[in-house]
Amino acid sequence: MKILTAAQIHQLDLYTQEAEHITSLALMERAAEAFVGWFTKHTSLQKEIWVFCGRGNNGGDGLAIACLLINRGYKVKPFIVKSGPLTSDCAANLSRLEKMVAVTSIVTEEDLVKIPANILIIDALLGSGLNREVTGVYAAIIDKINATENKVYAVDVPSGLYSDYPAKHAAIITADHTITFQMPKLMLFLSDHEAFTGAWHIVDIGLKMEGAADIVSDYSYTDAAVIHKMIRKRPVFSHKGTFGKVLLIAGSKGMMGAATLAAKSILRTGAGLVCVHIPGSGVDIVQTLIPEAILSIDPNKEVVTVLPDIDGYSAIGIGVGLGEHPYTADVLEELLVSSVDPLVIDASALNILASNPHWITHIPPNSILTPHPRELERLAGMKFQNSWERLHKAIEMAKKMQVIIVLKGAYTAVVMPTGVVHFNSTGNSGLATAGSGDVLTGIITSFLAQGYSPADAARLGVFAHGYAGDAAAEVKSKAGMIASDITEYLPMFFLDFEE
Ligand SMILES: NC(=O)C1=CN([C@@H]2O[C@H](COP(=O)(O)OP(=O)(O)OC[C@H]3O[C@@H](n4cnc5c(N)ncnc54)[C@H](O)[C@@H]3O)[C@@H](O)[C@H]2O)[C@@H](O)CC1
Ligand SMILES: Nc1ncnc2c1ncn2[C@@H]1O[C@H](COP(=O)(O)OP(=O)(O)O)[C@@H](O)[C@H]1O
Ligand SMILES: [K+]
Repeated sequence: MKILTAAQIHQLDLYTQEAEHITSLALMERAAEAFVGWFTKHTSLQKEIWVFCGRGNNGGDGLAIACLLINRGYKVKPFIVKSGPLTSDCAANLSRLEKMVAVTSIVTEEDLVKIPANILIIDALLGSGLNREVTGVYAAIIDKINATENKVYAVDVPSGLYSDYPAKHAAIITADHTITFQMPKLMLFLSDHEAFTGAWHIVDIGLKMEGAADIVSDYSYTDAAVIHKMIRKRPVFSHKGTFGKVLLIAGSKGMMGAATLAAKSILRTGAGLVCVHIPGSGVDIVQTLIPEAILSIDPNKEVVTVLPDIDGYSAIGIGVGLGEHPYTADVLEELLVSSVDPLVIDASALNILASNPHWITHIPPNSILTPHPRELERLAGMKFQNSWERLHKAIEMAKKMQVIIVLKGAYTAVVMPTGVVHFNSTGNSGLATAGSGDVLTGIITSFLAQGYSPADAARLGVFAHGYAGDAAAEVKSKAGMIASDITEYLPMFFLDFEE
């Protein structure tokens, strides 16, 4: 799904109105119904609901929401900011609501009343139309709402937060939930914004998505529909050669677990065969834990010192648990220089690269690098002030290096050499556990070996990793799940997505 800017969504709005011969007021009603559908499923009738509405269409949504909630028996107290004129749809919904209940006007800060405890708050002050710093009466209301302990539900976006770029001012609603219309907005993917958005949820308001076909966006959201289209059938007349042969160069004394996690994940995601090149002391561990893997044994017991023969493999992954011994660094350099096909490069291999930036030119084009934020900082040779700067540095690096950067974290960003970014839709905080990244490296390398393009292998891999993590969390809990659980639950992904 494309991620559109506020202006592009407005364009899609107009397209929908024209295509369906409906008014903007009718579309507003649909948005209100979608919000209320979510809201009534997740809250109780018991508490009074205070709805704060601005002068624009976000406020119009709020007023329409208030009408719908009253009709469903909720106790609702609506407020409208009247520091200037209202948009026509906002005004239309205000006169409708005023026939049902008293609506308190807020013209200046003096009109603000004390907000009690133990109510629910719906924030419909400002939406995607935000175009300047929030000050005056809007800022005063936002501060007052934020100062209470009440649960806050933001309509479309938390008021004061720009949809498409980071806010610089202070007056922003800190919502517990953001119920966003039709598609996620770019700002929902930035970790610094979690304090404002809380948990976010997409509700369908029936915009006609074919109207977005010609709209260009550098950002997209990898959801289940995208994956269904991407995943390929396993042919009936197949053999293990059909599904690729992976070489994994991994492990060092004390970190053999990383090699086993990645190797097992390679097999659990459908690759035909995996050969793991490990230091000598890891043989018993890896062979016992994964009898299905073939071993290539390094002459050194503790670290990898020799590059095995790389001919005949469909994909090569390097880095998990490797350590950064100078001999191991030499192996990475030799691999980079001698490889033509894209590699998967993770963990220690990324840190070795960060210490030897002149090797970057040897990385085969379209290789997949999977840094977590700290590894990206090392690679970039700088500290990032915020998640916006981090994302944009990843974009700059992916373009310059002509590689795919998988910037890991919640909503992992898969950044293409073109600069296009695909945010992932699966996963949960239970994935923040030791070894989880090793599992991801295995999965991506496996898909690459099976003939998926590097771009698809990276997106599929990240999605499947998160999907397995979600399945694991349902049984083991977020806190209780460990990296090997992610591997064990990988088949759930194929059960749901394989043809
Ligand atoms: N798909 C869509 O686009 C739909 C949008 N709808 C709603 O419409 C909203 C967008 O509505 P609008 O474009 O009217 O904009 P808003 O309601 O977000 O803002 C209203 C007005 O506030 C003014 N404003 C901007 N920044 C301000 C600031 N810092 N302080 C004070 N005033 C400020 C602007 O001039 C704008 O006209 C969406 O967020 C959504 O809630 C829904 O009604 C229906 C469908
Ligand atoms: N809060 C989170 N929500 C969703 N996924 C997360 C979260 N935190 C981490 N992850 C995922 O877990 C994995 C962690 O990888 P990494 O940091 O390399 O771990 P390790 O080095 O321990 O293997 C990544 O795929 C990342 O996207
Ligand atoms: K809002």
